[in-house]
Amino acid sequence: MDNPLYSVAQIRAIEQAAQAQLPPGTLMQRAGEAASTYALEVLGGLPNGRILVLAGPGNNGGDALEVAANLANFGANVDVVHLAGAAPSPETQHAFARAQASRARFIDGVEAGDGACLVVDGLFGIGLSRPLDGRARELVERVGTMTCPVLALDVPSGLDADTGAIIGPDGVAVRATHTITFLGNKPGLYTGDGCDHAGRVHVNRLGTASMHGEHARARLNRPALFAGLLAPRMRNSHKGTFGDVAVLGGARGMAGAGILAARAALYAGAGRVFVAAVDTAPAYDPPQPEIMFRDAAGFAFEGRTVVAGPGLGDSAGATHLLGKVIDGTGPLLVDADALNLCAASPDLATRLAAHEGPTVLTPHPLEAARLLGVTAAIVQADRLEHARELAQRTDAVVVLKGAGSIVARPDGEVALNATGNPGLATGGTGDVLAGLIGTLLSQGWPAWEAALAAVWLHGAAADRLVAGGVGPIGLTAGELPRAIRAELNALVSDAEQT
Ligand SMILES: NC(=O)C1=CN([C@@H]2O[C@H](COP(=O)(O)OP(=O)(O)OC[C@H]3O[C@@H](n4cnc5c(N)ncnc54)[C@H](OP(=O)(O)O)[C@@H]3O)[C@@H](O)[C@H]2O)[C@H](O)CC1
Ligand SMILES: [K+]
Repeated sequence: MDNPLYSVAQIRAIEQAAQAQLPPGTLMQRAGEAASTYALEVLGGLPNGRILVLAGPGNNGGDALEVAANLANFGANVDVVHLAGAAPSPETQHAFARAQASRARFIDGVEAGDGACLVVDGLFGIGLSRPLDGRARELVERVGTMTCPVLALDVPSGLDADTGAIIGPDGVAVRATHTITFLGNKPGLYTGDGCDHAGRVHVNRLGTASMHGEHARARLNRPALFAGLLAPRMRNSHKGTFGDVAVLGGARGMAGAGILAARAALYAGAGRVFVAAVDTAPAYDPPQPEIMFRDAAGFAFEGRTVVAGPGLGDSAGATHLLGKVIDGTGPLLVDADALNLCAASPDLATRLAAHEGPTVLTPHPLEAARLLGVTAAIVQADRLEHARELAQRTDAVVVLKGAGSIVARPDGEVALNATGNPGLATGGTGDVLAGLIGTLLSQGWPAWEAALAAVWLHGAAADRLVAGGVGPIGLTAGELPRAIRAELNALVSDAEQT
C-alpha cells in the first residue's frame, strides 16, 4: 500500500515473522548498521567532536549499543550512558558486549552544557509502557537543553508510536531532529506531539519488506492518493462545469468566516460561489465582488454543495437551516458551529449520519470531543482512534484538524497529513479549508479524495507562504486562498505531465 503506517501491534507481528526467518540477532545488527550510517549522514561524515549515545534497558537500548560499537569502530569518539535492564534479551547482551569491546567510553551521566556533536537516543522505542521517570527522565530533560542534532532510534523516547502523544501523565519525550524508524513507518511520528518530536523521519525496513503481510490501516497523505482526480480544464467548459458552492453562515458579528470560506472556494476554482447568510447579508465583498450574497431563508440549496458552519452561530434560525441542508441530498461539508449544533442535538446528529450525499466533517479536537461526548484531551491522547470513531458514528469522512491532521473514513482507513506549519494556528484557516473541500466536492470529487487533497493543499499553501517569508508568525487566513490556487495549478500541471 502507498506510504503505509503500522501500529505497534503490526510492527511486532512483522518483527516476529522476520525473526522466525533470520538468524538470531540479525534485525538488531541491521538496525545498528542502518542507524550508524544514517548518523554519519546527519553529521556529514566522521566528526571531530564527541557522539553521546543513550542506551535504555530494552532492545531499543540494544540498537543503541550496536550504534555505539559501530561508530567507535569507525573511529568516532563515543560516550555511552547505559541504563541497564534486569533481563536484557540475548541480542541486547550481545550488543552490550560489542560496545564494551569497542573504544566507546561508558559514562554515568550527562553534564549540564555537554558539548556533544550528536546525541543518539536509544532509551526506549515501541516497548515504552509508562511515563519516563528517574534517570531516564533526567537524561531526556538534559538532552532538551542541548543544541546539537538528536537522532532518535525507532521512536523519540517518551513518545507513543501509535498515537503521537507523549506518554503521561506529566510525561516528557526526546525532541529529535532526526528519527530513523525500523521495520515500518509509524503514525505517532506524524501527528500530535510527534510533529514536534520526531524531526525528519527516515524509514529502514531492515530487509523485511517481503514479510509485511499486515495490511496497514493508516497511511501518509500524498498527492498520489488523489492525483487521478486532478484533471486539466477542458476548453469547452463554462462556470456551470465547475460547481456551485453555497456557504451557510454569516451570522451577525461572524460574517468574516463565511467570506473566508467563500474566497477559498473561489480561488480553488468553484464556478459560482454564494454566501447564504442567516442574518443580514452584506451587499458584497469589496475585494472579491465575484461572491454572491443571499438571504439563507429563501435560498435554494438543492443542487449545490453546501459548506455549513463558518460563522453560522447557534440561533434557532441557524439550527433550522442546518437541518434543512442536512436533509438535502447534495454534497455537504460540516464545520465549526454546524458541528457544535449537531453535538448539541441528537436529532440533528442522527439526520447527519443519514445524509445521502458525500459528507465531510472538519472538527478541531474540541469540536470532535463534543460530538463524541468526551474531552479534547481525550481526543488528543489518541487522535487516530477518535477520528476513526467519529467517521464511523457519523458515516462521513472526518478531518480531525491540528498538528498532523487526520483524515478518517467510516471503514477505519486513515491518512495522516504532513504538510503545513504552525502558521495555520490562527483564526479563519479552518474556514478556508472548509471552502476548499466544498469546491472539490462541488466538482464531483468523492468525499475521501476531496478531504485528502484539501488538507494537503491547505498545508502546502501555508508552507509555500512561509518559504516566501510570509509567516509562520503572523500568517493570516486571508493569505491562504491565493497560495492554494498556486499549489492546485502546480499539482494539476504535474499530473498532466505524468
Ligand atoms: N527485537 C529485535 O531484534 C529488534 C528490536 N528493535 C528495537 O527494539 C525496540 C523494542 O524493544 P523492546 O525491548 O520491546 O522495548 P523498548 O526497548 O522500547 O523498552 C522496553 C524496556 O523498557 C522498560 N520500560 C518501559 N517503559 C519504561 C519506563 N517508563 N521507564 C523505565 N523502563 C521502562 C521495559 O521494562 P518493563 O518494566 O516495562 O518490562 C523494558 O525493559 C524497538 O523500538 C526497536 O528499537 C529493532 O527494531 C531491531 C530489531
Ligand atoms: K528511542
